[in-house]
Amino acid sequence: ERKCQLSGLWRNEQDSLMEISAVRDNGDFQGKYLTRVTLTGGCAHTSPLKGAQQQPTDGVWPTFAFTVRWDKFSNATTAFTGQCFVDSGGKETLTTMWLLREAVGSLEEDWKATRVGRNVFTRK
Ligand SMILES: CC(=O)N1C(=O)N[C@@H]2[C@H](CCCCC(=O)O)SC[C@@H]21
Repeated sequence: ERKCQLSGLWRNEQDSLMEISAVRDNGDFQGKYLTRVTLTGGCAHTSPLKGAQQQPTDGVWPTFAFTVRWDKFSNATTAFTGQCFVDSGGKETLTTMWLLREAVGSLEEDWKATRVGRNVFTRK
């Protein structure tokens, strides 16, 4: 099978789950992100995600990006970008960095509206 096609179920260090549907021929995909982490201590929800990945060619591991719209939590949005790597044993790892943009009430608060972080996903 083609390694590093993003479709399937992934888990990250926070034990959150990401389910990605079939990746189309042009690399587009969509899916759901079930986070276990809430900033407000509320319950976890599933949020929609959409993205695109480069098609894997021999020896070049594909890069990708996707956005998660945290619509059940707040008006925040996260943009993830990363690459898929396969180790010698065939284990796939997605290493990502993300920008989380919270909706703030005024331009004066814009300076504090974006967080950045890293997230690593492996097959669930
Ligand atoms: C209040 C709010 O918007 N959110 C909240 O309380 N939890 C989600 C996200 C948590 C994702 C980071 C951890 C993971 O990978 O699951 S940050 C934005 C959204």
